[in-house]
Amino acid sequence: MTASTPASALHASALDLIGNTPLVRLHSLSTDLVDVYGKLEGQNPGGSVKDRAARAMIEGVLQRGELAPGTRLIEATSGNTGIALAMLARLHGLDIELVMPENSTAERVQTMRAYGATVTLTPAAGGMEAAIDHMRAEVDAGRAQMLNQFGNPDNPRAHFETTGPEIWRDTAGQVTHFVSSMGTTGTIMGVSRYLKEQSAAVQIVGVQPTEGSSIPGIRRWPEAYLPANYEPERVDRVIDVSEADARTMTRALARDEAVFAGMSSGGAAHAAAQLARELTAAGERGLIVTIVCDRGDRYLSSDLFA
Ligand SMILES: Cc1ncc(COP(=O)(O)O)c(C=O)c1O
Repeated sequence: MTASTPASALHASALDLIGNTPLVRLHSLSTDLVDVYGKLEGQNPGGSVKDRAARAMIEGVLQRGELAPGTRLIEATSGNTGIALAMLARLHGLDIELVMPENSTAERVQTMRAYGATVTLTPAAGGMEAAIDHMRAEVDAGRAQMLNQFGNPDNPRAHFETTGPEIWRDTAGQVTHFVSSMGTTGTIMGVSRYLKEQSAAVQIVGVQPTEGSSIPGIRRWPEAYLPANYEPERVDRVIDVSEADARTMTRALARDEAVFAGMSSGGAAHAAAQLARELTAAGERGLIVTIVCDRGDRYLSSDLFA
């Protein structure tokens, strides 16, 4: 290898590193007829798919002039969104407060603080509700403004403008199925809208935990709590995945594919493998793209890889 530096290797800021994540073939999930590719969102600078939504939401309020002077951003989140918002807010010179229960994992709290965010910890006994109550009180007092990733149209827009086009481009329009686990549903809504505009035949598959299962980052939403961004007609099929199956696949991805990811990615990959087997049994060809949302090191303090 030579040491010369192509011009495209120089980036103006970490903002430019968001997106254009690689697609990697998952051999153990693919068959003679069906290729399964993982889109490695953990390669984003903040370590997850949430960099895309956070960038779009922050740039959205700035471009529309919606951030009142003297207010800071606030969000109640213990997950990837908080980390992405912490990174993006400071890159844009904004103050942000992230609110979460005091029993949130140390690596998450410390990552957000490392990026320069103010982290407020609410009593563990109050759960996420106490964090949301604190956020609402700050917003009601006019001290802070929330981004509301569940209803903010900038979240799915980020995926309509970047994730979807990248998948279409990188598969040269050959993608037949898109599989994504569903949290805020921003990823699946935006990608579905883009891919269906290119070809109505592309099938969009959502993944949710089975009843009673817990998979960090995604939810089995009761009807009354469905995210405002969710439009059911954009999803052709929903596959339920148990916590045990998601766990087993997450470990297999690391061992067999060198794809070190979180449990929601394992859940989506489990569903993608099921789909690949079904298509193969029916004698159909396919190219499945499944989202690998984040990296496994975000879960080292849990028992996921113990
Ligand atoms: C680990 C993880 N997996 C999956 C998702 C789902 O992505 P989306 O919110 O776009 O549905 C999230 C989002 O919060 C996440 O943090």
